[in-house]
Amino acid sequence: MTSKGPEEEHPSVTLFRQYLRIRTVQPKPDYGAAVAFFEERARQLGLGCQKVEVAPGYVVTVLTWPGTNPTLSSILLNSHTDVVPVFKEHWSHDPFEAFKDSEGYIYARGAQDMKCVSIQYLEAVRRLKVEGHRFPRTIHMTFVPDEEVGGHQGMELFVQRPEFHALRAGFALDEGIANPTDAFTVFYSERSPWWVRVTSTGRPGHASRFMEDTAAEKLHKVVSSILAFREKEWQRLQSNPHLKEGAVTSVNLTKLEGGVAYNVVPATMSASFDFRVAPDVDFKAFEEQLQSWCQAAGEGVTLEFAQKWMHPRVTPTDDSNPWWAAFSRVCKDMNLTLEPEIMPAATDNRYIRAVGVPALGFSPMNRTPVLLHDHDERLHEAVFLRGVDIYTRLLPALASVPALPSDS
Ligand code: MET
Ligand SMILES: [Zn+2]
Ligand SMILES: [Zn+2]
Repeated sequence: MTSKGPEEEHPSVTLFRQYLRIRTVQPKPDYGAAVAFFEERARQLGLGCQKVEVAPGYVVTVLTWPGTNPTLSSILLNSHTDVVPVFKEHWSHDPFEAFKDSEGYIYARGAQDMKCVSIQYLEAVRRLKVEGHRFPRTIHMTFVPDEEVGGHQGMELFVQRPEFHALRAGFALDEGIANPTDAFTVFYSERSPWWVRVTSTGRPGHASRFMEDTAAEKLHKVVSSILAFREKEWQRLQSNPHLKEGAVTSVNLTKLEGGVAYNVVPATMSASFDFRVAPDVDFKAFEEQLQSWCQAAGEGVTLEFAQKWMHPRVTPTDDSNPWWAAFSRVCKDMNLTLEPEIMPAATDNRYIRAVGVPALGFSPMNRTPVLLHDHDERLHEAVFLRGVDIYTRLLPALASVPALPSDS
């Protein structure tokens, strides 16, 4: 569908653009406005609405469409409400205006990650309700804060709450990533984020001298070891066409700190790394490897973790998993090609899977460049609307999966 005058815009697109205008941007998201938006949606759709404050000021909003068989586990449709910051000067349009160009592209922070998905869930439920459907399993939509900074005041706390257990989630959907081809990517596992700060200490002194045992030279050794490992993983990915990005471990050097003056050799310097560890890695051995790189650099080099996820899980993508069977059957019926992959980044699905709920990462955007966290993040309205169609088919199938042993 191409763009028409605003009076002819599809109401689902109008709602999407309204949500995009709410400034839930890190580091100071307007969560109050987002919660009010979802409360209003619940009122309009006649859905149950529960607010769970997992930390002061951090509310998870749960919208519920009850199923006809309360003994069955439920379907959890999760989305985060926060978005990452922007470099406004690099955008063609104000990232919080949800500008739509003459071709139908909607420009906004969150257009792909992941405000599209929140509205697609809501609009699919609205359509199905309006058509008078009921399904055996309850559908819960959770709108959570804090994902973009790690989920520590969001899903990580929510999964530990009695309110989460009371949802009795049997299966969950959360975000995926756009696919530039005709196919749709679906994620069945994730790499584990390890955020590592290496601190090097050494002899301070006058910077005109050939100082020995300096913090900088030891830090340099660690940086070299880690970047050599990065190169090795990159080559492994490049040389094997069967490997996708999420199947190897990545690392980037993201911060360098230390020093006070040009002519003073500092006693301390640090380097920060964002590792994304593949799910098949032996975590203990990998941590020992990191430690040994530090030790090999010399005395006084230590590491600390700012984030260290230790519970990777894999959701099976074969017909032994009835949720996968239902999901993939719908895609097949709709002639959608699926590309199952390991999520290279981290999403709230890691917390959901870790408490035993099978989950897939899926944002139905094909023929769309990957622009999450990028300048000019945008989504075509036709792709967005097709996504609503896809959920309108997926939800009946998932919410009608017959009773499972795990339901009792
Ligand atoms: C590692 S915390 C998660 C934040 C974000 N989703 C990322 O993958 O970087
Ligand atoms: Zn996201
Ligand atoms: Zn993101």
